Amino acid sequence: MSSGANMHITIRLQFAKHVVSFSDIATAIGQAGGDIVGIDVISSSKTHTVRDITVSVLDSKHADVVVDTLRKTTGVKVIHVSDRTFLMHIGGKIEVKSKVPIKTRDDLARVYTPGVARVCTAIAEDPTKAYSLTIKRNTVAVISDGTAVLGLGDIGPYAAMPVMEGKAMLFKQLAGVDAFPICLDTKDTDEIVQIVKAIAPAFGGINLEDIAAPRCFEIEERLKQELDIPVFHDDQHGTAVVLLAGLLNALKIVDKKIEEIKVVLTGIGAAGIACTKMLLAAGVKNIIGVDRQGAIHRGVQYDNPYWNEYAQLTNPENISGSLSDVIVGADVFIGVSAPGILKVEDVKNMAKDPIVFAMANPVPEIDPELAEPYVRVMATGRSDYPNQINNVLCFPGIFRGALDCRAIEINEEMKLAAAQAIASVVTDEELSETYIIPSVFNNKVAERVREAVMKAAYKTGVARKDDMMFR
Ligand SMILES: NC(=O)c1ccc[n+]([C@@H]2O[C@H](COP(=O)([O-])OP(=O)(O)OC[C@H]3O[C@@H](n4cnc5c(N)ncnc54)[C@H](O)[C@@H]3O)[C@@H](O)[C@H]2O)c1
Ligand SMILES: O=C(O)C[C@H](O)C(=O)O
Ligand SMILES: [Mg+2]
Repeated sequence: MSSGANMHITIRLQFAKHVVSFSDIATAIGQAGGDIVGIDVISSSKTHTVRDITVSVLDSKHADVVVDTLRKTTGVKVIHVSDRTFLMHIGGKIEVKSKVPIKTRDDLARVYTPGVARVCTAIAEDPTKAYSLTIKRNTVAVISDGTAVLGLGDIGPYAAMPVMEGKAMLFKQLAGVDAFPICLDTKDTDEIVQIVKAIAPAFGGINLEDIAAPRCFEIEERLKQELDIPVFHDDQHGTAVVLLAGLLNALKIVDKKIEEIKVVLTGIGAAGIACTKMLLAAGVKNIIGVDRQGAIHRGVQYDNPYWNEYAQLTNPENISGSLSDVIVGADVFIGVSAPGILKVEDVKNMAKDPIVFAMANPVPEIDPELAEPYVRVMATGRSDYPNQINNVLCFPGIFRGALDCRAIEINEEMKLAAAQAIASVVTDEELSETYIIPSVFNNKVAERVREAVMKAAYKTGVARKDDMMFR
């Protein structure tokens, strides 16, 4: 059994009053080892009652035992079961709130017609006023087509929504940015570009999320060219920024130089290609990309044009073979691919003091507990292990900075500045194998990223807002 009761499930059940009493039900739950922590009556008639019973259980297996016991109890019908995670999602996780109350007719006449019309006219005369008189300056659209949702793949726009709502919550909590989740029911590049362009007036930035490669590259490029607000594909650049931050710190621990390391990276998709480019820009010389059919190398014509380009930029010794072949002697493994593809044997074959960043979500490339005995520094994308390398350390602060200086784009310098800012939050005294990257809850992160990003934006001439501090 796992340690401690830490999971609550809510079981909605209907029971026939003349057949079974609530105390029989409570006894059955108790005998199955569950603790009742809450009861809500949903409806009651002369013959039947429907109740939501919240039960504390040890884990999901134990939850099944409790529910099975109830299913077998005569007179009881289990309508549905939800756990705490599901309960947190009921009705969605975010809502829209007004900043000013509408209490009187006078208020109404100002927030709405006729007063609002004067404001509309002012914006019509000078569209830049949208920044001061609408939500634009603090609002980002989180846009997905549902095709690469975490590592779950193409699960569609409805199923993508919980992730996008979660991103919106993080934008707000970590950086005060109002973000709006939008999942599009199309996979057509032209259509996505057209839709995002058409909705852009309301937003100060566009965060593309969980759009599969290679389509995501063209969508982002075209939108960047056509819009005057930052367009940022989080899975590419947010991931690359945080990865670089983590690697800079991990290399300090193993005392290796970035120019001298051998890196093997799996998953040559959105995240993988961006991470590779960022590492090359930061000075990595020897990086080998591996996808389903093995190491990407020259001498093969890939259907994916981005892989042909990738082969030119990477793999200096032009090695071919499987992940197990090319990982031999590598200093660093980076996974942005799929669960469980890195074997313990592969880790054992890496160079001394291996660094393993298994970043696939929700299940990493290797179980950290299996890898731990053989690695020096281990990181995953998950919240429940030390060293969480997740783009959440980047996107709130980078957009905060970009919005605050009204940047027209988020460029390479701004990304590099963000990576250095994240890495700098962990001081040399604090740095250790289990603390290479600050916690998501470290409130210094977003602020430091914001400042660094704004500085870089002013330096590279992409900030539109005049700010004495940065002149
Ligand atoms: N920790 C983070 O911050 C973070 C950020 C972005 C993405 N990710 C994770 O990285 C993964 C990829 O995301 P993406 O947006 O780049 O998706 P993507 O669909 O653009 O790319 C995934 C790539 O992985 C490859 N792949 C799949 N199975 C493989 C296997 N068995 N061996 C080698 N390659 C394989 C695919 O062929 C594809 O090229 C997901 O699991 C995602 O959750 C993590
Ligand atoms: O959503 C996350 O936790 C990180 C990343 O954007 C992913 O797609 O896995
Ligand atoms: Mg993502």
